[in-house]
Amino acid sequence: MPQNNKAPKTATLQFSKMHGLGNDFVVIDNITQNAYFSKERIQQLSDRNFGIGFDQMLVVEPPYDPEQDFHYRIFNADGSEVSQCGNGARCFARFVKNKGLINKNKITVSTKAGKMILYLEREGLVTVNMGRPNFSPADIPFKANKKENTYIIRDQEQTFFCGVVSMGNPHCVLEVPDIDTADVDGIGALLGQHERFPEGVNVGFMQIINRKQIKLRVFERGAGETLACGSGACAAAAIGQIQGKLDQEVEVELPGGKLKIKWQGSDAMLKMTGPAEHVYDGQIQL
Ligand SMILES: N[C@H](CCC[C@H](N)C(=O)O)C(=O)O
Repeated sequence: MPQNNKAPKTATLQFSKMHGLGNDFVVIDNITQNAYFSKERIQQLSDRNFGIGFDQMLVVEPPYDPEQDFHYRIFNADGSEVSQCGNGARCFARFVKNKGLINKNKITVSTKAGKMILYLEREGLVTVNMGRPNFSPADIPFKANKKENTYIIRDQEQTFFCGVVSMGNPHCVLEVPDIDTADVDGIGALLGQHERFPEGVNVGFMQIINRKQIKLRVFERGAGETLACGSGACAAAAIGQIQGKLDQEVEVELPGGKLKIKWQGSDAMLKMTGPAEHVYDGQIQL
């Protein structure tokens, strides 16, 4: 994590604990503070017994590009830095407004995945323009001879039928008859490190209720099963749509709550709307 050398080095670090439908975050203002975390330190802090406990750490920085209001970085509980976090984007937007780092309701931000536009709305909701779903295997990355709506992925003795897409991070989604009995930990761990996903993958388990409603559980890369996965909800809605099973507006019910996804297909931008909650402020001894 590059040093933000403008702000003075801090001995204690202020943070906010936040969540999007139970997918929880430590959010750090690295504009007025100046913190550096090693991979090992992030792992310690994410531990729910020996640390603060979180699924991801979000680090807010000054914009890398003058066109944007901010840049923010995303670190999974295992310390890996990643490019996208849908629930995190909503909490980021709430955080910068709550902290007075911005006074607009339309916020532009860049991450490793690229640029996003976030909209703070009524009743505490946030809408995120998540960009275009990218089905190109090379961009995911995913080893495949050609682009398919459904891939066959084989393990030693099991065969899986999956959709694969990038929302700025890689997602593999399989349809299951009953979300409550799906082997999320077993299959999630197996597919999550399958050799066809050279950078790993977030694994979604989708139960289709009807063309406008699904239930979803996600075994996240670098965090395990979370109560919600925003980019995973976007991935499931997009895959369900190209497979001809879902409409353009889908309500995604995750264990932690519901998100609304809208995507008009092909080259259109995909939009996700949901809540972002602040829980408490704390400080870390550096
Ligand atoms: N585990 C994900 C990052 C967090 C995604 C999730 N928390 C979300 O809300 O999109 C990955 O390694 O790509």
